[in-house]
Amino acid sequence: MTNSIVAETRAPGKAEGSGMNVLIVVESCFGNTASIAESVAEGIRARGGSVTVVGAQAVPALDDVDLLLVGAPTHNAGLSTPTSRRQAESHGAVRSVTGVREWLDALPARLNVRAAAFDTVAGRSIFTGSAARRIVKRLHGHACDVVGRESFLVVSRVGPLAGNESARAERWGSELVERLSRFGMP
Ligand SMILES: Cc1cc2nc3c(=O)[nH]c(=O)nc-3n(C[C@H](O)[C@H](O)[C@H](O)COP(=O)(O)O)c2cc1C
Repeated sequence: MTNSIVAETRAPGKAEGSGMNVLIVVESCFGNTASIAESVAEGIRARGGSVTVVGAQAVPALDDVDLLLVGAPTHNAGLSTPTSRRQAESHGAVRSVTGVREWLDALPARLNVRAAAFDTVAGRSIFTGSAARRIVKRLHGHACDVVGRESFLVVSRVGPLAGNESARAERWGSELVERLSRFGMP
């Protein structure tokens, strides 16, 4: 991922009047979590939301954000660290000196925004842990209203994503917007 905005799309006509402005911040060493972010974005656009996807090195404005999504790969049962990112690099990952851990560190104390978290995991046991669980905890610490958390499976450390995970991510994005729209949000 780079510092730049990865993708920005405003849905033409805003179907069903969602009008929701969604920011997705994502960290990805091998590209799998970034791919999930794009699928989630597709699902949100399909429900009329506008989505911006940025890498975790970016410092985007959060003023007009109705829903903040934060996603990261699970490293050592939680969020990546400089050490785990170097380990990933030794397995062929792109070099990244910073990630979601540092992005969350830099947030203002009180964010007061609606938010959700996602991650990628290489397994589904009590030992694999979840970066998203850590993200949720951190977002609660910033007074966010956390409305969802989801994990997506990769078949090995470097990927690819398992079976239907891209489609499931798209559905998750759609469902988040649908659920919030039903409650009259934003
Ligand atoms: C240093 C390191 C530690 C990892 N630890 C875990 C872990 O504790 N649990 C897990 O499910 N996956 C673990 N993985 C696998 C990652 O979940 C996998 O690399 C990631 O989901 C791929 O996403 P990405 O392509 O976005 O980096 C680890 C990977 C690395 C490189």
